[in-house]
Amino acid sequence: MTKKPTIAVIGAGKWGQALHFALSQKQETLITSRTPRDIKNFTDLQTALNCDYLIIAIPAQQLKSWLKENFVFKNQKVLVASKGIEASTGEFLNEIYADYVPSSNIGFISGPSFAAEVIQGLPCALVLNSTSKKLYQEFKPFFPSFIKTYYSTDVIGAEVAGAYKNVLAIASGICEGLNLGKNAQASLISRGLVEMQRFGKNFGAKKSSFIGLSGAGDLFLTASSPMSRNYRVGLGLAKDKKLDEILEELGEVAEGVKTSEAIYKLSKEYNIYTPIANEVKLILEGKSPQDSLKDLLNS
Ligand SMILES: NC(=O)c1ccc[n+]([C@@H]2O[C@H](COP(=O)([O-])OP(=O)(O)OC[C@H]3O[C@@H](n4cnc5c(N)ncnc54)[C@H](O)[C@@H]3O)[C@@H](O)[C@H]2O)c1
Ligand SMILES: O=P(O)(O)OC[C@H](O)CO
Repeated sequence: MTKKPTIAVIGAGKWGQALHFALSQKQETLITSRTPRDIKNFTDLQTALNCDYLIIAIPAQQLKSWLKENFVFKNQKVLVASKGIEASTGEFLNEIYADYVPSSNIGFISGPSFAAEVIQGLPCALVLNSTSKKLYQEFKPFFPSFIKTYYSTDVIGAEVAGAYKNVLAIASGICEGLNLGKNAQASLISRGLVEMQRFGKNFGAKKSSFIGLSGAGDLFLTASSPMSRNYRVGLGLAKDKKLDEILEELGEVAEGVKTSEAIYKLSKEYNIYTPIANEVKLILEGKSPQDSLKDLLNS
C-alpha cells in the first residue's frame, strides 16, 4: 500500500492558520509555530519538517534566519506563502530559498487573499507559481473547492507583485487618511500598478502577471480595504501617528514597511523609476505625507 502524503503548514500567524484551515478540508494537515498553539493537529517543528509537503508562512524579514537555523532539505515540496522582499540585502525570497530548496521543489502563492476571509471558507482564487508544473499538479488537489487555483511559471512576477502591492497599500491608506478623494486614490493605484510592472520587468517578470490575480487582483484588494494591515499603516501615518505606535497597535506583520526599503535600495541600484514606493519609504522615515503628495504631483 502506498503511504498517504503528509502535509504541514509552518508559521501559525493569520495566513498560516487560514491556509491550515483551508487544506484541512480535504486531508489531515499539521501546523507548527515557534510557540505552541491550541490548534487542531498542532505539532512540533521536526515533525512538520518531516512531511512530504510544506507550506511556509513566515514573514519575509525573518525568513533568512529561520531557514539558516531550522531548515533541512529532505526532498520536501514547498509552497511559499510570504509576500515581501528581504530589506537588508534586497534579495527576493526565491533567491533566499535557492540555497535550500531546488527550483523543481518550490512554488510561490500569490493573488488576492485576506486570511480573515479564507478562514471563513469564502471563495477565493490563488496562483501557484513554480517552474515545475508537476509541483503545481501535486499541490492542487490539497486545495478545497472554495479556492480556485491557477498555475503560472512567473515566479519573479508573482513575488514582485505580492511584495510591491503591500507598499502601494500603505500609500493608498495614506491617501484615504488624508481625505484626498476617490479620484486621487484610483490614480495612485493605477500608477502604482504601472510602477510595479516597470520594477518587475527589470527582473524578468511577465507583464501578464501584473494584470492578473497576482498583480491587479491583489493590489485592488489590498489598496482599497482597511482589512489590509498595510493599508491600516497608511491610515495611521496620515493621522500623524508614529510608526512604532502604529505597528504596536497592529500586532501583526505589515510587510510593506520593510519592503519599501528593499524597493528603494533595488531601484537605486538598477536605476528604476519608482516614485510612489520611494515616497512611502520617506514617509515611513518621517517625511510629511503632505510634502510627499506635493512631490508626487510635481514629479
Ligand atoms: N494575513 C493575510 O491575509 C496574508 C495573506 C497572504 C499572504 N500573507 C503573507 O504571509 C506572511 C505571514 O503573514 P501573517 O498574516 O501570517 O502574519 P502574522 O503577523 O499574523 O503572523 C506571523 C507569524 O510568523 C511567526 N514568526 C515571526 N517571526 C518568526 C521567526 N523568526 N521564526 C519563526 N516564526 C516567526 C509569528 O510567530 C507568527 O506566527 C507575510 O509575508 C504576509 O504578507 C498574509
Ligand atoms: O493585510 P495585508 O496588507 O498584509 O494583506 C494581506 C494579503 O496579502 C492580501 O492578499
